[in-house]
Amino acid sequence: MSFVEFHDVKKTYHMGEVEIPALQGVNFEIEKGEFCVIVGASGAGKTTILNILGGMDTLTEGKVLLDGKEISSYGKKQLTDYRRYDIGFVFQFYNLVGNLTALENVELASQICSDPLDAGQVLADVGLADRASNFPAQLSGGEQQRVAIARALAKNPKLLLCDEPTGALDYNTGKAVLKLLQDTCRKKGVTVVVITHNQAITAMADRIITVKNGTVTDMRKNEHIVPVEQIEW
Ligand SMILES: Nc1ncnc2c1ncn2[C@@H]1O[C@H](COP(=O)(O)OP(=O)(O)OP(=O)(O)O)[C@@H](O)[C@H]1O
Repeated sequence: MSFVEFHDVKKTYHMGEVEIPALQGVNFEIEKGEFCVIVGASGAGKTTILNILGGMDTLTEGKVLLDGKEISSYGKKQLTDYRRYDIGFVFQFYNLVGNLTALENVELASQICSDPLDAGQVLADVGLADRASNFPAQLSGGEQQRVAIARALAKNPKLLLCDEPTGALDYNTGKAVLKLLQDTCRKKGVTVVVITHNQAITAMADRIITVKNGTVTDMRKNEHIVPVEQIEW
């Protein structure tokens, strides 16, 4: 059994009379501790996959397992607990609380879960020990994304889900954030899933899942992992 399993997952959105088949039978698995990149063009279904895996959306058909538990059978209350305790999220636009300091943003996350890590320590781990008392507006985009990553990690999640985490960052800052995510995966053993439209990023992944028109067209383990410093796009 794998850590994450998608079995023939289908998701249809209804917009009035119109049916939009966002996922049309998605199958893949991810092993514990892997750095996994899900890649595909706009509209391929990446965000839908991440939202289902993160318990933010429900599926129409199929089965999703995390760590042996069938999350696709969870009701509302169970999904709330799942999002709260098991999953860390990192978004393209950071989503920090503007009137809280960097440290307070991280503490906010640790307050809602059962087994949090020390907020100050996690902030130090992402390289921001000296910016703990700064507000988001006083930090660069890359620093804000580091705070967001620290906030997600402070929950001590089973799975770190990242939706285009470098989408709003410049080239080098984006690379540094990817490196931080990969280092976190390696050092802490956290399973990390990154979704992106950027094919180049797949070179640094342990596992590459390619999505097209709501299905997985390719899934492979990367035999030649390239350090992010050597990747260009
Ligand atoms: N809430 C929704 N209601 C209706 N249709 C939706 C909804 N969310 C997504 N879709 C549709 O489902 C399909 C897959 O969308 P999804 O956002 O998963 O793609 P994506 O690969 O993440 O794209 P992008 O890279 O542009 O974010 C698209 O056709 C999209 O328009």
